[in-house]
Parts: sequence; structure tokens; C-alpha cells
Amino acid sequence: MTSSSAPMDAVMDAPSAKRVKLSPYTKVNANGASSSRYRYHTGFGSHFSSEALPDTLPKGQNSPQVCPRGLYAEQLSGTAFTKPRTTGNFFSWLYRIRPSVGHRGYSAINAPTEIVGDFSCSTVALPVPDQLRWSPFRMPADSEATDFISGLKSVAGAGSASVRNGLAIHVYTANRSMERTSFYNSDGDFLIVPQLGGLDIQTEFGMMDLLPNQIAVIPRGIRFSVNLHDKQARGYVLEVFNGRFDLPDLGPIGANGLANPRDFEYPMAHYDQDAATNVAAPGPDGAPTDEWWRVVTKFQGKLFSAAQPFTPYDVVAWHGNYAPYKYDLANFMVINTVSFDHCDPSIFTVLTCRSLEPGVAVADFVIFPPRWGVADHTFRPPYYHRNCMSEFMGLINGAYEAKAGGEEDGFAPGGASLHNTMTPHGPDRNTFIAASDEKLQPRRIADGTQAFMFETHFMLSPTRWALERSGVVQPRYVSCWENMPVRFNPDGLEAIREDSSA
Ligand SMILES: O=C(O)Cc1cc(O)ccc1O
Ligand SMILES: [Fe+2]
Repeated sequence: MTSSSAPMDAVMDAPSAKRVKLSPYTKVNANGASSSRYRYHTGFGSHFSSEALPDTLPKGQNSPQVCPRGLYAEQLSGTAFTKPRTTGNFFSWLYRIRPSVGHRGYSAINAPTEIVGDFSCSTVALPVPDQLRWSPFRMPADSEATDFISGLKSVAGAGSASVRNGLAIHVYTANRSMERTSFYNSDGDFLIVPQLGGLDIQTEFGMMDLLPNQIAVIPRGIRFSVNLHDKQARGYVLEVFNGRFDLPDLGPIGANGLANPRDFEYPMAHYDQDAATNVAAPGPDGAPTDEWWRVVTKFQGKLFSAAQPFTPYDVVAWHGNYAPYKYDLANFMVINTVSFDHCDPSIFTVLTCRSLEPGVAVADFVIFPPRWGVADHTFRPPYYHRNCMSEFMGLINGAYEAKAGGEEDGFAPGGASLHNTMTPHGPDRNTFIAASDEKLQPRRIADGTQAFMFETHFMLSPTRWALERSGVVQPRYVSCWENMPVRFNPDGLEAIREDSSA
């Protein structure tokens, strides 16, 4: 398969990482954002026109009697037809060699999965008010062939996909690319946060490459295949069952800052060059063979597969605002205090999925990027708190400022923590002592590191897999707050400085 869109210089032009020697990535801007293998359209939420071959998009209409180049027109609706423009009406038109419907029927994939689509069911997920932390989620052994789909496991969530209310948090681990397999999620939008290993994501809309410290959003229904750059990959997925990810409002910050719209990148039309001619024959019994493509969907938390004898990546041109996109977290313009006190982490929101209540998110994607800490006369790490929202955190790289050390049984890259609704949490004992006693001066926080949070107004239920079968839940997590020093001084205003808990 070769690309039909013009790739960048020194860039691979095939979708599968295995077939081509890959060019190394370089840093492309002063923020340390990485170069890309592919070219992209830019601009958050824009209505793009993208053609792998010139003059392919119909001019002035969507459904000509016969489309240019003899393609099929197919609309993909991301929102109800009648959704007001003011709250976002999302759709795209795809011009493809064959319509998507040209497949055999769906059959349920009966192999057991650890994917959950209904978190109210206590056989798969449980309410747990405890502080929870997981050591890095385990990678599959090389002998266990695992791709993005078979390696997807639900960690926590709320609500149910079938009534479009709630969300799911998954992790993926993989040691194989998806072979002649395409996936689409019927249940919601995916926000993918790679932690280990780069990904090449072939989508109906074109190619996207993704490294740790970059994220991708793949809205409901869009077909994609995940190919690995390296031997292994691991990452996190936030799935929202309703709504969509949007940029947060900036209020008094003004027009600029946080994640800027121009830094969001959308793929350019690309189709498998042999899409028209490479059609697999049925087996002697008329049944699909291994040469056929499998189109897998997650539908109400269950996996279904449909066979088709041709590639689903046959879109020669598309236009619309409903498309996948990526964003490099290095381009996030961090805002924080330059005087005193600790701001709420909402200042670090990259994307938000709004609920119907103004200012209350179904889910916020929040990052804790490298930055300067300059606050005067201030306890600089996160404050102790209890939150009406639920906080699920992951670590892409480095060590998180509220938790001393990034060792395996601490808060380590590839691990996670959950501080559910109203569950108290804050810096661990060592971090508290160090931050109370530190000499305050301007300091780089967390250079080279990136923690993130999925914050939601839903009460999250961790899955039984995460609690009982993942093998990495930390039974003694809560002990990091044991023996907090008591520095209360009834006789004076100065805190008692020696560690009175010892
Ligand atoms: O709990 C956490 O570590 C996340 C967090 C960070 C912060 O700076 C303020 C509040 C908050 O919940
Ligand atoms: Fe918190």
C-alpha cells in the first residue's frame, strides 16, 4: 500500500510501520513539539476540504448524480441533523471507492474482553470511595499477540454507553499492529493518550502519527487502525458516551493561551493505492478468508466484527468538521500565578467535554506540564482537598509534583490513580514536609515530565479487572499519608518545625 497524499520530505509514505524504515523525529519548535511524518490541516473544529487527488470533491453540492472520479458519496453524522450550529453541528462527507455498507453481517466476538460499557453492573465494576493507585499497567508477553483492540481494558467509568450518559477510562497495551483490521467505536469519542511507543493511526480521513506527549481524538464511528512504531505501546483512553471534546472558554484570560486552536492537526485525505483493485476472493465455501478485512466495532461495550473483501481506507476526498485530530502537549501555553497561592487545576485544561450545566464538565482533560513555579510565601504543590468531581490521573513521563518519587510502587509512568468524588487527597507525607521547608525561589517544575488528569462530574466505578485482575493495584497506597506531621502550635503563630510524628 502506498500513500496518495504527498508526505513530507524524509517521511514514510506507507501506513504500516513494519514495511518502511522510519525517519527519526526531531523537535520542530521552541516548545519542543515533535516533527510529524505526515502533513495535516490545522485549526480546531474547522470545516476542512481535503483531496488526495485534485478536483475530487464535487463542486457546489454534496450528492451529484455521479460523483467526480466515480466515487460514492457517504455522509458521516457526528451530531443529530438538527443540532443548532451554536452548540456544534458536526458532519463530514466522504467520497470513497465503495460505500462502507459493502460488508458481510456483524457477528459478536465471543472471546472474553475486559471492556465495560455499563458501569452500573456490579459484576464488572464497583463503587469504591478509597484512594486508589495502580503501578504501571503490565505489558503483554511477546508471545501473547496483542493489538490495540485486544489490549484495550476498562479501568473505571460511569453510566452506560447505550443511553449515552457517562464515560469510560481505558488503558491499552499492544505489541502488534492491527493486521487487516479496522476499528470504530459506536459508543462514544476516544481521546487517546499514548504513554509508551509511537503510533501510526490510519483513519478513513488520512494518516496520523502520534508520540507520547501528543494526544489524538477519534470521534464516534470513524474507522481507524493502530500500527506500532516500536515493539510495544501503552497508553490511556478517555471515552465520553455523549457530547464531544471542545476547547475550554478562556474568560478573563482573553483570546490566546492554553491550547491554541491553530495547533490542532487533522489528517489529509489518503487512500490505499490498491483500494480499487485489491479485492479478496471468498473461500471455497463462500466464507471470508484471512485475506479479508475485519471491521470491528465496540457497540454497547461489546465487540462485533464484520468481514469485507476490500480495505475500508478508500476515501479519496472528504470535507467537513467531523474528523479525527491530534495535538502536541508541548504546545500548551501554561498559565499560572506570578504572585502567590496555588491556582485550581482548571487552568491546565486542554480539552473539555461539557455537560448541560454551565461550567460543569462531563470530563476535562487536564495536564501538568513543565513550567516555572514562582509563587511567593506559598505552599507550592497541590493543596489538600476533597472534590465534588472525580479525579483519575495518569503519568506519561517523569514524576508528579504531589507525589515524591516515580518508583514502581509510587505514582509511576504508565500507572494511574483515582481519587473519587469527595475522597480526600493531596501531597504525600514526604512532599508535604519538603514543600513546607523548601526555600522559595523560582524553580522549574517537572521538566521533562507530564502528568494528566481526567476530571469528571460522574462518580467513577473502578472495574473488577482494574481492582482484581490487573495485578497492579497498590494495596498500601493510603499509607503515603500516614503519620502526617502535626505542626500545630497552641502557644504561638509559628508552626512547630520539627517532625512531631516520628
Ligand atoms: O489531586 C491532584 O493532584 C490534582 C490537582 C492538582 C492541583 O494542582 C490542584 C488540585 C488538584 O486536584
Ligand atoms: Fe485532586
